[in-house]
Amino acid sequence: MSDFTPGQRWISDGETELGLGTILSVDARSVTVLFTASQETRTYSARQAPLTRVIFAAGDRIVDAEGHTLTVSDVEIDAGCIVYHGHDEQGTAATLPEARLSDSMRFHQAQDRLLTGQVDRNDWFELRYRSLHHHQRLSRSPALGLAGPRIDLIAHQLYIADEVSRRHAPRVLLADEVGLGKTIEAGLILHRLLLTGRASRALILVPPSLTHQWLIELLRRFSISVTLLDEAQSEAWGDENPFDSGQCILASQAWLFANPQRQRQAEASQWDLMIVDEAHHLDWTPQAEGPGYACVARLAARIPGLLLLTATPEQMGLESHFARLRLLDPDRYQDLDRFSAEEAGYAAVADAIDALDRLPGEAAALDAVSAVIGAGDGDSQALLATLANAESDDTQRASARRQLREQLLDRHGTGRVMFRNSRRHVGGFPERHLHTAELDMPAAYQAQLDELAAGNDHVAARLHAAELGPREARLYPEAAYRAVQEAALQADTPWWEQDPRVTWLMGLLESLGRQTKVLLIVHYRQSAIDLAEALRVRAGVQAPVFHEEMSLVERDRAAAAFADDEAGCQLLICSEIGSEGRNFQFCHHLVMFDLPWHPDLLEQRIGRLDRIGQLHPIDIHVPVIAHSPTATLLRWYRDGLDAFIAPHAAGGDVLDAFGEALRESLDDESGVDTLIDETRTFNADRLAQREAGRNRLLEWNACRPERADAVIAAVLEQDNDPALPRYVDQALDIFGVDSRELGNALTHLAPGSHMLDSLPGLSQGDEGFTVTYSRTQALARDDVQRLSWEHPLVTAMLERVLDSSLGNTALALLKHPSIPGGRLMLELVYRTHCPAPKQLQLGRFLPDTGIRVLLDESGANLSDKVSFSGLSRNLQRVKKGVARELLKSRHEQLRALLKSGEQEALRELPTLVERAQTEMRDTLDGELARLKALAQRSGAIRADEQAALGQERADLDAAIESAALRLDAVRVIVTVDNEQR
Ligand SMILES: Nc1ncnc2c1ncn2[C@@H]1O[C@H](COP(=O)(O)OP(=O)(O)OP(=O)(O)O)[C@@H](O)[C@H]1O
Repeated sequence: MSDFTPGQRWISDGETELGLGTILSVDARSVTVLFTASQETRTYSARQAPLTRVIFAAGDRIVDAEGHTLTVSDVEIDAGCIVYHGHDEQGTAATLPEARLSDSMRFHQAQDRLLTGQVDRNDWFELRYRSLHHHQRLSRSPALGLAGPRIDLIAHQLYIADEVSRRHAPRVLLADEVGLGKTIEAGLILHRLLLTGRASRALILVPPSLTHQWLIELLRRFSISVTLLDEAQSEAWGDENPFDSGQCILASQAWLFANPQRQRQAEASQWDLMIVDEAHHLDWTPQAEGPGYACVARLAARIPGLLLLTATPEQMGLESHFARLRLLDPDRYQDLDRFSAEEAGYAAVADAIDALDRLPGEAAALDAVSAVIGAGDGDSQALLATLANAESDDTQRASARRQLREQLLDRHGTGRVMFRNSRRHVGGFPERHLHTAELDMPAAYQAQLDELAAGNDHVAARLHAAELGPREARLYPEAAYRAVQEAALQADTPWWEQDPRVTWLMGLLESLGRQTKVLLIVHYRQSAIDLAEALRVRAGVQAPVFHEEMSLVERDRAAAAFADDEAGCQLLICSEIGSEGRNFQFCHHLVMFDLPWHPDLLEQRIGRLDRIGQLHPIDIHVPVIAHSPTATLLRWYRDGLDAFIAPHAAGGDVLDAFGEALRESLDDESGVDTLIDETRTFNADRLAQREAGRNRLLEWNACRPERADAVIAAVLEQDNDPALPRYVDQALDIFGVDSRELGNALTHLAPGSHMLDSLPGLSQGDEGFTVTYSRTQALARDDVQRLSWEHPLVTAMLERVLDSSLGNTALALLKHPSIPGGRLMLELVYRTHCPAPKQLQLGRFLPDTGIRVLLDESGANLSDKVSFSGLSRNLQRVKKGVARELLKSRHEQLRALLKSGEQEALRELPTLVERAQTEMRDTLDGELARLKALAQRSGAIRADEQAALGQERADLDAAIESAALRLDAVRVIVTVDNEQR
């Protein structure tokens, strides 16, 4: 008798994509099946039809032709066809004849696929299991998101990146001294957030001169491709919002800040994170906010994550610095006066933090801490009581000490949003050597100075027209000369014909030799352009210019011409603003053609060369005209501040205190010695005060060596993880990627002719790329990519496997002397499943977690006795047809084992849920306590903010509580006797 009856539902073994078929007709030799969803009809031999009968059982959820769901409770056979009995979504009893099952039902889930006879290759199943295992292992690694980037492992950077990216919607100021790697830190944070899915869209705003550098660094070091947006690109988007054109958008601040319509579009787009580089330019005063500040403030009010980057946070004054901190953390920074006054108490806070190590036991230490905390902060007082209590155990004390340190820093110290590392603490930076040259005053410049001193109206008017203030006119004589003499056509010669600094520069270049690179910074853009012309005309030297008004392409061309080792130019001439943030550490001679007024700008200049990667001492050359205002400024910087030798921590304060006197000294040198003495004393006092308080606090916050070491150790462990090459080899093989050893630890990857699917950089027709597992190799060679667990190719393979049904069923044979043949075992892999709104970012507490259950035929759990790899090693493959027959014959038994497997796996779920809940509560309760404590101090924290956090905690709690398990993959194992092989 035929197995087939018209109306029955079957699926094609070889073409499952056809959907659910219906038997149309049967005769002695053939069977015809209609696949309605794909509008295909197939006729097969009735004896060997590659079809599997679809039969559901109690507990299965099935869908009818109208899309209604029925949960099956009973199955009845009526004239060869099945009628399902069960309950609909409302719980009402209902029946569904199989003929009315939805034609487009697809069988992706492991159980459905298994019971409909769809088995994948055994090695696919293994790849799937290993993918889940590694995904889960890596998602708990302290190195997550930090191990992949192509960077040297530098402790302070990894600490900051780890600390900041752990925070929910991080908002921080990255304020390391110039050149210590803020861009790298921001890249690491972005990389971790993107990799973990905690951010998917980022807006990066940088000065125009840095767009390309950011683009390249993000791609080369972090494999993050960003869309560079400018006006031309935006226009191409017509009425659509150009900011929606990519996941990560990089744009020039100058462009966006000047363009209200584009700002509105940026605000209308959805972002998770905004990064603003060189953020000291965002200026604010109680009377007026600058356009950059206003734009960033509006965006920051909408975007949850915010990273502000600046090496010189106080360059625009303390008020602007405070306003930026307030953007980041309005709860902590509410009152400018209070903020300014707080610094006086920082030494006591730092002492209190030191005192924590002397507790319990020392009464004076207890008093010191208690005095800083104050009576109102019950939360911190309770921790202090735990720490001081002789009966607390070591773990309790260590935890109380750690939390109190955080709270003292955050609530009473420099706060937790600012991270500033200094060269002194990081160490290993080169020395700086100052070389000055004293030059004669040219007559034209002396005449200019005389007229300025005499208050000549005509000169003042011309300077005013050229937007030169009295200070600028004195410090930048060539600019004054241009404004007064050249503009009035009174000059026979351009300024550079008589400026002795030009002649001196020609001599310096010659004495250093053409192979020695020299970077020159001059305050004004026009002076930079003139200087290039002067060198060309007077010395035949071609020096590219780099300034803020150049187009991107021109700027990059200039930088490239300078950087080129072989054919490169000896000298690059930069304007002040144009060079900010750029990487020029391949050169170690810096010429300051003039001096900037603000000490922070001086540090920014030196920072172009004195950066991570600089291998030589820095030679700073400053030509000064004798008895000129610049000579006075040089002495003040050198003798008053030691500003050329090392970064000065209190430059802004010193300028605030002595700026006026210094301005006066530019005209009259007589008081300079006294001014320098006073500056020295003030600077030394201020530094001592900062060292006792603020700097100690900043240092504590900026890098905790033990945490940094733990992250580095975890990264190194991943670098040397033997499982990675094994996994990659297996995955490449399954995905059909060709790999060819090139020697020297390099491998070339290329798309194979049978590739399953295209992968990043490996679509059909691509040439492929060369990879290495070695960090050192990858850092040394730009043309080689480093394979890590976080490389886009590896993450894509992991995702493809885990997000599809690839390998979620398999059948294999086991031959073992102690196990008789003909037995069945089931290896089941369950995965946690916890639907929650994306903004809750539930994965931080409960990432997808796998549970493996191995059952023997009787349902006994062998998971602990037989490991996955141990079992896998002994398994043998089976032909698909044989596997299908085996499955058909064991249907009932399989169903029973699937049920027991679920019960076994469910036993482990409560532990996972509890761990996730504890972690979540620890984190959010800490946050809630912080808000309460800050509210108590200032009384100004919004009640709705506390309520929102409370709600988030409740939502997370409920979501974690509702975690369920679903079957991710299943492998049937059939034991065979030796001779059965
Ligand atoms: N971990 C690292 N591995 C390799 N190179 C690094 C690392 N950290 C920094 N660098 C390099 O050092 C230079 C300075 O880094 P970066 O530009 O991030 O500093 P920054 O603090 O942003 O500088 P600035 O204050 O000038 O804006 C860059 O060339 C960068 O590529």
